[in-house]
Amino acid sequence: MSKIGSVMTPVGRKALLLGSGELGKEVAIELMRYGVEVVACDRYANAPAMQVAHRSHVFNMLDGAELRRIIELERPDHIIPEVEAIATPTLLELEKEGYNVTPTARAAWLTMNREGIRRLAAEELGITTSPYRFASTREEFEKAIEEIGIPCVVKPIMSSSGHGQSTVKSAADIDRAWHTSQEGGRAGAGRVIVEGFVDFDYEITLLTVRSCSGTVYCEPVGHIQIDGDYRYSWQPQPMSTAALESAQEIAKKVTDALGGYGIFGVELFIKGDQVIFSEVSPRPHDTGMVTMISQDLSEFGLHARALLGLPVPSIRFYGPSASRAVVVEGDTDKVEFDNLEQVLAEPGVQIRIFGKPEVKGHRRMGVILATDESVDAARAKAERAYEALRVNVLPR
Ligand SMILES: Nc1ncnc2c1ncn2[C@@H]1O[C@H](COP(=O)(O)OP(=O)(O)OP(=O)(O)O)[C@@H](O)[C@H]1O
Ligand SMILES: NCC(=O)N[C@@H]1O[C@H](COP(=O)([O-])[O-])[C@@H](O)[C@H]1O
Ligand SMILES: [Mg+2]
Repeated sequence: MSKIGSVMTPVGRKALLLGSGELGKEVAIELMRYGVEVVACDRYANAPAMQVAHRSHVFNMLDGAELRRIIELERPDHIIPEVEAIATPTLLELEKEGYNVTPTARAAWLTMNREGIRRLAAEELGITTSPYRFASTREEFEKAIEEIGIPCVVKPIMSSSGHGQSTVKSAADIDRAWHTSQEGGRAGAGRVIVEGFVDFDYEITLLTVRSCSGTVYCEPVGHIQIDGDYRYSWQPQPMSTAALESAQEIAKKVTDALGGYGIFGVELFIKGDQVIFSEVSPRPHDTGMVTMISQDLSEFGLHARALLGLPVPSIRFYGPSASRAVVVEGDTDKVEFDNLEQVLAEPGVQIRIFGKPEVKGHRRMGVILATDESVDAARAKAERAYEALRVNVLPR
């Protein structure tokens, strides 16, 4: 896999993105830098990656028959899952038939469902996680809470970005947590995981790249989540040597078990020198958007290079950096990002506007990036830029 032919010819390479959000948009741009043909797919039209791709398809990616039809129509050299909500059993079949799924179909299948990745990490690989139980009915749910104890965190087994997630802090929260989990999951009502609440000092994403040159790690990304959704991230998160070594060891074990080439976002909780595995994305991670300003190759550039079968011998880190998610609330198809003159007034600040067509409720629509002499200074600078931003939500 170490040659790339002319784009849109029989010798060229074609990549098909399953999911076309902000993360896929950057992957598409990076792939195009190698002269790769990019086909973007998602459940809605004009998704961010579609706006920079050669072609796009709008369909329900959870529908296995539709997924197969599009893949057989396009016959891509690389199938690149960008979200979890995909008919991953179909990817397993297609991989057997000779298609190439990034990083592997099994990785996409196992991480689509919290039960798959949790049982692999905790029960097969013996990695420390929060205590957990799974429950499919209200009765099982109450039993699970009794066994795990309060406080605990409840999540649909199929969800991301905090959808359907809540923390049970007292018995009074149990009923609401069940209903939230049944309404917020991506595949509708169903099975949940009940996890013991981890009282961590801080949490990180350890971006881990598997390529033909082996495994390399980015500097650890620290982050803060609100309602299970990321708002702030920075790099490098200061860590003890013992905690960093343990984090890399866990990341190596998990990513080796998933296999294939690409970037992985290994989510870890840190308490003192102890590292607790939470989950892993076999794809770029939202908290890793900070690498667009902090590294020579961002997490998207690394993903593209690794999945194309090219070497990633090392990663050059430029210095302390931070990101601040721009989450917009309202019901609109017209958002103005205003006062950009002030947002970008200081040196070392960038903004990415994703180009999502609408907001219903709340939605991450952009990100502010900043670099400075220290992590604290970079975070403060990103926050100043964010405070300067005016978001005008216009009526439909
Ligand atoms: N067991 C736990 N104890 C304490 N905090 C937790 C626990 N599980 C999750 N959290 C908090 O909620 C956040 C989101 O959890 P998780 O990553 O499992 O959800 P998600 O929906 O998969 O989010 P994403 O798709 O953004 O990764 C975590 O980053 C952490 O801040
Ligand atoms: N935590 C996962 C994550 O951040 N995924 C990113 O968000 C998009 C969906 O956004 P939307 O919900 O606004 O359509 C996904 O397509 C991906 O880029
Ligand atoms: Mg997560």
